[in-house]
Amino acid sequence: MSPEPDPRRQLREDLRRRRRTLPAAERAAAAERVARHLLALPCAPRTGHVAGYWASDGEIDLEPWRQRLPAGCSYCLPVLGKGFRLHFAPWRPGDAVVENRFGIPEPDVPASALLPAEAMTLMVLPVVGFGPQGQRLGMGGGWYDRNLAFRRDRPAPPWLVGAAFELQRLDTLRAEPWDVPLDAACTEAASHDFHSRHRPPSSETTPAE
Ligand SMILES: Nc1nc2c(c(=O)[nH]1)N(C=O)[C@@H](CNc1ccc(C(=O)N[C@@H](CCC(=O)O)C(=O)O)cc1)CN2
Ligand SMILES: Nc1ncnc2c1ncn2[C@@H]1O[C@H](COP(=O)(O)OP(=O)(O)OP(=O)(O)O)[C@@H](O)[C@H]1O
Repeated sequence: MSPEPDPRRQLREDLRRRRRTLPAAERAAAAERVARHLLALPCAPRTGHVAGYWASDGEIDLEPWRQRLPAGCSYCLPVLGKGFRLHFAPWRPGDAVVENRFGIPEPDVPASALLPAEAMTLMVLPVVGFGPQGQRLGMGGGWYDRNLAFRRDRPAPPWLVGAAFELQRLDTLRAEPWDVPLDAACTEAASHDFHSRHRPPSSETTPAE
């Protein structure tokens, strides 16, 4: 097969490698700080379905966030469907999981338990990289973009929040026509709010305490 004719391919590989090679202690500390930033978001819900992901490939671990979610929130994980459909299903530790085609565990539930992206109040998305206007570089499958296309002409919910290491923040990133921008991104260093673009760059972020 010929290589992907996409300059984003090299960028994806670089960012994924850098993410994977962070020392364990640094990754754990970052996950804690990202959790704190996620819980402090103005859009953080007290009730309803919230979607996370099962961290793989060096992604930010969302366990510290899941463990501290308000009792009224139901934590959901993505479940791959046919034809690039991305569903979501509630999951708690101990619930059955099955590995998907990418080796990522997902809830092992009947079709009747699957929820659409529209049912989520807030969704935390895995990102490979993110840009200053909320542009998101993902794994390249277009799973999230396809299933969140409705958010291009409809306001939140679901609120779309990226979880990433600060090293994944890019100064520029070309938006593709199908990209669905993030509302915010939380890193170990800051909460980046992409709805405050009118302000000068220095005040676009809430620095860590
Ligand atoms: N943790 C997590 N869950 C997720 C995603 C994600 O990025 N991270 N997804 C985000 O979309 C969806 C699944 N999509 C994915 C797309 C590609 C790969 C991946 O590892 N691709 C390999 C190639 C694998 C192959 O050829 O079969 C790679 O790029 O190296 C993983 C998940 C839903 N669940
Ligand atoms: N709304 C859509 N309808 C049809 N195809 C789409 C849509 N969104 C994305 N795609 C396709 O998905 C492919 C991958 O897109 P892209 O490289 O932006 O993925 P990504 O954002 O990195 O991945 P993901 O959304 O899974 O994290 C593109 O080739 C694009 O054609």
